[in-house]
Amino acid sequence: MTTAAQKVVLIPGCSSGIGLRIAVMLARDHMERYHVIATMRDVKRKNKLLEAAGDVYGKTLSLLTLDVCSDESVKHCMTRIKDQHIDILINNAGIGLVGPIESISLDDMKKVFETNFFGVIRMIKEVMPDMKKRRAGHIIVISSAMGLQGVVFNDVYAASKFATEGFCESLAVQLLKFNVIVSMIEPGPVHTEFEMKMITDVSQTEFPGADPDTVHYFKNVYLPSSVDIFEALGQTPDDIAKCTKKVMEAACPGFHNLTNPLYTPIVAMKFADETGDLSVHTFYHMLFNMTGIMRVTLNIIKCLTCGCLRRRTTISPH
Ligand SMILES: NC(=O)C1=CN([C@@H]2O[C@H](COP(=O)(O)OP(=O)(O)OC[C@H]3O[C@@H](n4cnc5c(N)ncnc54)[C@H](OP(=O)(O)O)[C@@H]3O)[C@@H](O)[C@H]2O)C=CC1
Ligand SMILES: CC1=C(/C=C/C(C)=C/C=C/C(C)=C/C=O)C(C)(C)CCC1
Repeated sequence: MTTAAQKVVLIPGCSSGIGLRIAVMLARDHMERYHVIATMRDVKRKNKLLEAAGDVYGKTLSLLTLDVCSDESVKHCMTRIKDQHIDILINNAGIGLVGPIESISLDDMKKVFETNFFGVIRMIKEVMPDMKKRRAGHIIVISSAMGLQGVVFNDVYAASKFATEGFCESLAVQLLKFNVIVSMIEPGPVHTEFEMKMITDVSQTEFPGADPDTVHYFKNVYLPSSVDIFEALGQTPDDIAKCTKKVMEAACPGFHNLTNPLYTPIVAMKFADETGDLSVHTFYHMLFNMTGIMRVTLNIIKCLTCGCLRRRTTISPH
């Protein structure tokens, strides 16, 4: 049951990770301000969500099937929602793709765009007309820091997030006229199944078509650095859920919302030098010339955030 005062929030991709944690955090809001329609493409995967939601399932949380890659699935889901009324859409469903492009088929690349880019557009097209009519609504996209700054060997994933950023940046202007707000959430690395899927996928392929040097740089240089970066800077899905809730509840929600202050300098380089050379060359040096130093630096950052360095350097009284 939804009360008139409650905001209806629709979230695709709630079987795991960030979507699951956002759904649970909003549905468990102390003031019961939200009715969350958590969706997933395969409801057989609902157990983790329902376990985390506990007694709010059936009250402030409902579950529906939705595949962002299917017109039919999205339309069918909307018919199950009262008056097709959505106050807040949180576009979360997404998939990753890493590796040398020589080894990735165009079909696999298109699948990433189908989900991360056209999936977002399909959802927006579905809810936007009603929001415009009502002169109210908030469209949130779980984008990525990679939607602002590309990362080596993540070419296609970054491109899909850049495309989404460009689409939303353009649309945000028109929608503002209708009092509909658009906000991008831009996390760096987050510990979810996304990370595990990436590691499993790359361990199962032989990288056909890529030359030995490229395979070496990917497997022995990029992958270990990426694991280090996840370990040192990785946020939890709850961190992203908190940030998203804060954006939803802000009086004037911003358009860009980077979630990780430790990752922000990596994106900021791009704005510090409009030629783009600073980021390209810095990343090149970080990856190919400074792997050792980067590991030390990341460990220091990790120790600073966990507090052990601070504890080690505290002078205890006598
Ligand atoms: N983890 C990270 O480091 C970061 C992730 N992000 C973004 O966050 C979002 C969530 O990812 P995250 O929680 O990390 O990863 P997960 O893999 O844990 O979650 C992704 C969710 O998207 C769902 N999904 C995939 N394809 C579709 C589809 N066609 N229709 C509906 N749902 C679908 C998955 O469902 P199923 O179980 O059926 O596969 C799953 O529920 C993504 O958009 C991702 O790009 C952004 C920055 C960093
Ligand atoms: C290796 C490497 C990097 C890797 C960054 C990674 C691995 C970021 C992952 C972000 C994710 C997973 C976003 C999801 O949307 C840097 C820091 C650019 C510096 C150059 C070397």
